[in-house]
Formats: sequence, C-alpha cells, structure tokens
Amino acid sequence: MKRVENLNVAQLRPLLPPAQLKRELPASERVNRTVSEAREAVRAVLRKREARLLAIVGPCSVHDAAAALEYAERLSALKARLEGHLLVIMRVYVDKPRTTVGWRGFVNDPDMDRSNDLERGLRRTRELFLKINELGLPVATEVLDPFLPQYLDDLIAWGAIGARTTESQTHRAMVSGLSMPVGFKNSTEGNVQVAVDAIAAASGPHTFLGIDEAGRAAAVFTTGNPDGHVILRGGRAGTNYDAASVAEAGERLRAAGLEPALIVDCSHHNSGYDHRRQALVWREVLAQRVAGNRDLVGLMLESNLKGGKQRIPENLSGLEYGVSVTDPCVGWETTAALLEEAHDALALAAEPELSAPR
Ligand SMILES: O=C[C@H](O)[C@H](O)COP(=O)(O)O
Ligand SMILES: C=C(OP(=O)(O)O)C(=O)O
Repeated sequence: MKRVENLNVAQLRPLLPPAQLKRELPASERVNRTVSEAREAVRAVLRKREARLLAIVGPCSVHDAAAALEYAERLSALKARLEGHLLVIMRVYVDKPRTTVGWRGFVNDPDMDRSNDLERGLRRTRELFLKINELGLPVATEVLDPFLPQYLDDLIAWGAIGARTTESQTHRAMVSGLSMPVGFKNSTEGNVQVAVDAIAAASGPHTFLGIDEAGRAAAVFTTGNPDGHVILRGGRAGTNYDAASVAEAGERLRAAGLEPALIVDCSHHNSGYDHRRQALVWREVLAQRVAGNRDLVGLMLESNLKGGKQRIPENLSGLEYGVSVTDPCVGWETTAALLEEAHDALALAAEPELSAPR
C-alpha cells in the first residue's frame, strides 16, 4: 500500500492532559475569586447594570514572563485607585494569530527559538496567569487554539476571538461552551456583521470535536454563551471608532435582537498600527461615552512597559526589556495617563447624577 497518511507531519508529541496541569498548578481561592468576580462584573457592564467602563489593557503579546509580571504589578496598583469608574483587566495574550507567518506566542514557543515546546509553554502560561490573578488583576486573552481552554479556562476572566477567526465555525462553536464573556472582533476587512453573526451563533448550543480533562478526544456538547459582544478594531476599509461607525454597529446588534454592547480596540486598524494614534482613539471614544453613548461599554489598549515594538533578534540577548515583539504598544506612562484621564472624565460625568436632588 502506498503511504497516504500524515505525509506532512514530522512528529506527534503527546502532551500532558489538562487535568494533570491543573493539579500541578491549581487555582487558589484568591485566584478563583479574582476570576469569578471579574466575570460577573463584566456581565454587569455588558448588560448595563453597572456604569463602569471596561478597560482591557496590556501587551499585544507576552514574551517575557518577568516583564509581564512587572507590568501586572503596576497595573494592579493603578486598578485599585481607579476602581470606582473603571473595570480594569490585563491583556495577557499568549496565542498569536499571524497574517502569514511569525512567532506564534508564549504558549506555542515560550523559548522563542522555534523549538515550539508547547508543554513548557502551557506550564509557564498557567504559572503566569496564576500570578497575575493572585494580584487581584483579572486576565483577558485571545482564545485561538480550540484545545487551549481546557488548560487555562479557570484563569481567564474575559476572552476574545480575533479578527481572523470571528467567522470560523470552529471558534463560534468553541465560544458557545466557554465560561467567560467573549468579545468578537470585526473582520480584518472591517466587516462588523460577521461579529454580530458570531454572537448569535455562539449563544446557542453546539457539538464539536474537542478534548476532555483527561486529554481524550471527546464530543463536546455545549449550552451556549450568552455573553458575546462586539469589538470594533477597524479594518482595511478604514477605522470604525467614530460616532457614525459606533452607531451603525449598535444598530446591527439591535436589528439582530442582541444587547448593543461595544468595545473599541484603540489599536490595530483603528490606530493604523501606529501606537501613537491609540491615544487619539481612546480620547475620541471616551468623549462619545461621556456624552452619553451607553452602547460603548469598553476600551482596549495595546500597552507595554515601553512604547513601540522590536523585531525578534536571532540572538535573544539583544531583546529590549519591556518592548513588544508583535504590534507596537503605548508605553507605561501613556497607559497610566489614559486610564487616569478616563477615570476622571467618567467621575466628572457622573457627578450631576450623584448630586441631583432626590
Ligand atoms: O495583534 C497582533 C497582530 O496584529 C496579529 O497577531 C497579526 O500579526 P501579523 O500581521 O504581524 O502577523
Ligand atoms: C490579534 C489581535 O487583534 P486582531 O484580531 O484585531 O488583529 C490582538 O488583539 O492581539
């Protein structure tokens, strides 16, 4: 017989099962509280039961756990001060989609040397998510590989489906079984309807091929995720954070019978991949929200310890600490200033309400 199977597969390397990793690195009570309280708070924000603005900020991708932790420590201190008006969650993105090819993220290639030691990546990612949650800072991440949630789901407060996968049946079905609220990005072309369709699709039950806690192939039967929402990230057709684009996205959700809840991603096509433009987007969207647009429930910022981005050098000792290796990020000072600004603007806008005669 002619060999016809696995012709392009170099190796199949068994991985530790999810239950084993969770046993080795279990969530503490404090971590569990951070995750469950943040998920509940996000749900309240999405349903407009609470007026805080969701602020999802952090690196485009994590490549250095120490730098990510330093960032998390700074952000958790700031979060505590801004809690009255902002619900701050840290972007801890470890599984990166690529337009063509490139480094696939901390979980896939933690050593950044193309050794793709996934088992080490899973361990190190779980360790990092645990430490960040332990600070009381909830974790936001893109859910790209459909098997990954089995290893990390108990540590994630908010999930995203990226612009390249919002239209994917596999991802919609996966989200229908996820335990946390999930935002769907508009497509890279700028199509918002695919994100609206994704919310509707993921809100119902699905059955798909997955793995169970023991790592065995399993048919996964889901009940549907009621907490989908749209993330506007701009597209090749242009930006979509202006008042007209925001209104149109809200109308699309209403027309589909869905809660009009929108997050604006200040980066990606909304910033033209120029990190200096993220502040403009942030301020413009904040002004719309302060002027009374309650469809706008959140903002996303790509931010790191230092601004800009760097190429991954052949010799990794040449990496600059705290600088993104994927999309350009705003630095820490800009991040802190934008968060403070948002907090103060929302506080000011809320004042007349508070002091209104009863
Ligand atoms: O947010 C990250 C990137 O925009 C996304 O992963 C695609 O990256 P690439 O176009 O550099 O491959
Ligand atoms: C990959 C990302 O964004 P997008 O899917 O919008 O390109 C991201 O937010 O890291």
